[in-house]
Amino acid sequence: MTDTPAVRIRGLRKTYGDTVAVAGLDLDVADGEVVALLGPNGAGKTTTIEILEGHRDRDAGEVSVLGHDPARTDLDWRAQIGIVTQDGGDLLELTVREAVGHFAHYYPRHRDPDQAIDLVGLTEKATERVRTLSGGQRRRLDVAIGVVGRPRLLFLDEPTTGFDPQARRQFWALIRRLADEGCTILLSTHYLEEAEALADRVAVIMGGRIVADATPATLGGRATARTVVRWADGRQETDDPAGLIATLTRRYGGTVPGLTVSRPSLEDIYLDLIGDAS
Ligand SMILES: Nc1ncnc2c1ncn2[C@@H]1O[C@H](COP(=O)(O)OP(=O)(O)OP(=O)(O)O)[C@@H](O)[C@H]1O
Repeated sequence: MTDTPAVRIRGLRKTYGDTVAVAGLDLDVADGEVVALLGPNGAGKTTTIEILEGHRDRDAGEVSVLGHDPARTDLDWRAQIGIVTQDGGDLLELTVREAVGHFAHYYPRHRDPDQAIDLVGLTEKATERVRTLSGGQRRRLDVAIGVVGRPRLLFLDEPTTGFDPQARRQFWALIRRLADEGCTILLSTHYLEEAEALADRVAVIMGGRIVADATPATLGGRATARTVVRWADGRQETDDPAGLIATLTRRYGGTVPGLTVSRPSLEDIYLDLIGDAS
């Protein structure tokens, strides 16, 4: 790890005609950190990620990615960046192994393509043509292409859209492994459980700005939110769930019927934030 953030964004702005996609966005991603960008459709996540990747111009603001402005970079910089877009490239007539091998050769420290294919669980499809893959298998191939170069920094735009639940869990294990190897990761997702499972920090974007930025456990005051205790005949919010349960246990002379104890989920907090900000 170094003290210089892997990503530093200040006052980023981008408009498309009359549409303001990014409206003065500030964000840091520390070296080695996993950050999830959450936000409703059209919030500006993809535009922001594309600017960081050097694939889109910005109108204003300062952006530094691995110490360089992505609008003016070279092959050395690009070799340290892994990219998984929402829409994979046009590789339809290649086999899976050829497609991954093709991208591997852009990267000096690349993995064995077969290892990258194995990491995403596509080994059985290695000799099949890309056009024969299902939608979820295409996404897995996109991820294999994103990680084959052993990137220092990986951008993942909605990486698990279309994955079945088992594939999503395998992908999470892969991301944790890459993070353990020191890879910095910025991902966008609409799956709250994905953000909770993977991210050191979540940043919520709305209307092209960050409206909240915290760990999944503390976002929107989650850590201090009151606990809700429900039982067969009642419901109460409390700061002292143990005391309330002890009282109820005495009242019922033993087991409390229908007892549940819950804290707000990340989704509850996210929906509150989005509701408050709109
Ligand atoms: N190439 C483009 N031309 C014109 N408008 C665009 C273009 N790309 C994005 N926009 C607009 O900019 C805004 C932000 O879009 P963006 O794709 O960055 O959002 P997002 O947060 O990634 O959304 P989603 O969750 O749906 O992928 C939207 O209003 C969108 O319609």
